[in-house]
Amino acid sequence: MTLLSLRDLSVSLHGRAVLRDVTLEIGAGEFVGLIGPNGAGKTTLMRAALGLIPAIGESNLAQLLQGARARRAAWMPQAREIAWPVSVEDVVMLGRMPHRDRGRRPTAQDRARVDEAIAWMGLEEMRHRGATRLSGGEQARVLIARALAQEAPLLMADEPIAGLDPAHQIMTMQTFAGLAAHGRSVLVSLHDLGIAARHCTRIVMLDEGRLVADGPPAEVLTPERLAHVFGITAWYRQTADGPVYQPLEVIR
Ligand SMILES: Nc1ncnc2c1ncn2[C@@H]1O[C@H](COP(=O)(O)OP(=O)(O)OP(=O)(O)O)[C@@H](O)[C@H]1O
Repeated sequence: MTLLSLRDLSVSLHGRAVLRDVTLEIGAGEFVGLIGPNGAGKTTLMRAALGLIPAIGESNLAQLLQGARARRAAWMPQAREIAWPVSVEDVVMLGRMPHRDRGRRPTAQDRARVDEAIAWMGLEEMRHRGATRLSGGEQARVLIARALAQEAPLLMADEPIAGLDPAHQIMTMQTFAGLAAHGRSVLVSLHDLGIAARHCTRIVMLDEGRLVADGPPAEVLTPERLAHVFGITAWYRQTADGPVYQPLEVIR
């Protein structure tokens, strides 16, 4: 089943083409890492796919009404400061809004999904704390939990592991991989090529608004592309513990 379908999606901002003719399909069970240098168009691609900014071309999600779209796709934007002085648990419960009737109390299922998301993100001990009083990384984990509680078939997250400590980066990527293994799909932008190679089933690479590579990590992250698109060299080995990538030098 196709969960995200983009056809010739293009975006111009202030007269500049920042996304150019991107065609992309993501099916059930895929964990897709969206990579590219700063300014390559990753955020723009995801926002345009969701219909949050005007675009030319087609996106299956952009065509949906807001409520239907929220049941199809959960979205975690890059900005992760929580401004509402409510508890962690209440922020995560916001993820259940697309499933709840207005003004009705949360159901047992709503509570179960919130508990599950809180456990996935290791937030049990802080679930009753004020969300504004958490560290930046803790707030990011709360917002990931909110997106997980939404229980949408597709999860899209913009740099969800930026600012998380190594254990929580791994935990988050493993949670996303687990969702994909159970038939949901995940699209995340990220800058850590090693983590992308290790956890994602597929990598989509953008450069200057264009999709320049799409496939399994080892096929996309070639020395030529890393040099041409990112301007770096990297060390790569397939090990008994899985693929290991380590960026090494900037090519001048
Ligand atoms: N509101 C805007 N007006 C004009 N140009 C913009 C605007 N927002 C983004 N851009 C430009 O669009 C291009 C793509 O930006 P985008 O945020 O999609 O990149 P990105 O790949 O997510 O980058 P990063 O890795 O730095 O988050 C950049 O060149 C950026 O400067």
